[in-house]
Amino acid sequence: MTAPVSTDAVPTTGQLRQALPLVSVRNLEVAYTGEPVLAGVDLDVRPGEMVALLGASGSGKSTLMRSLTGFAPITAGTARVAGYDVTNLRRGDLRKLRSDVGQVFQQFNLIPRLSVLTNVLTGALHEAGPINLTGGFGSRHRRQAMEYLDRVGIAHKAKDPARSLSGGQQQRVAIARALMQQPRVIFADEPVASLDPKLAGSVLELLREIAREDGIPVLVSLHVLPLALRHCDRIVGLRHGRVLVSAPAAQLDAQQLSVLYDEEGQPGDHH
Ligand SMILES: Nc1ncnc2c1ncn2[C@@H]1O[C@H](COP(=O)(O)OP(=O)(O)OP(=O)(O)O)[C@@H](O)[C@H]1O
Repeated sequence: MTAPVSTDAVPTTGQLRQALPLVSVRNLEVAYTGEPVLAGVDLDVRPGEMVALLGASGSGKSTLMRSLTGFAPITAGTARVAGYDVTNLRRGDLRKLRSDVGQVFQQFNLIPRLSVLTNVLTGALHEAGPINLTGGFGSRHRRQAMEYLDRVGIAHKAKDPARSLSGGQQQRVAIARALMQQPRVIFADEPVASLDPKLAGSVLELLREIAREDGIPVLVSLHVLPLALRHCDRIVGLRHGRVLVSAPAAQLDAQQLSVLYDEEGQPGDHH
């Protein structure tokens, strides 16, 4: 993790384009059984950027993210994530790949009865090995966890049980836990679907700040078009398992993205 940098150092579009992608997917096909649910998918996510995955329910957003961490079967194409060839992992590399990918989920996936601090510390479990959650972390890890809690704005809640926090606060804890992994990439699957619009915007801004300031690229699946347009650098739109749109958010509007939802009848999800 690098120290926060001033806004002067925010990468320009040109620099972003040149940076080597940390997620690079070509002609990806994924099939659980029989018919592929993803086909011909290309995707790049570069350091410093936040990329939105959009698409109607069932278009394959979760499957794409899951396949990139070895949780859904890739049947053709190539995928490199954080330096690993996901389609050809060497023995032991699956665990390493997963520890290099920070994951954020819709339901936060915290341990409700444990303190906020302990939940963040679980992000370092891959380093520490099997340990006692209540007493097994050293002062270095605790200090680091407090720094991340401060970063996400809830250090004052460190001792409270996770279940006592609001949804927005719990998602911040989950982001601090992901940072604790020292991830090279963050995948966030519908991270704001359980939050009201104002909190959703602030959580997305936090993820974008992490992408820009820490250089950890974020791939985020979203249902709400204006949130994707407002908070993400690029948009990749899936329809029936294929990429239909791939462009900088600044070049798109909600009208152009409506093709992703045609015939699928989800008007409520556009707003
Ligand atoms: N474990 C599984 N086994 C078989 N089929 C699956 C499995 N998981 C998902 N699918 C199918 O894959 C397709 C894509 O589903 P996926 O959950 O990736 O879509 P999504 O875009 O993330 O949807 P949502 O927005 O509702 O979360 C769907 O047809 C779904 O039924």
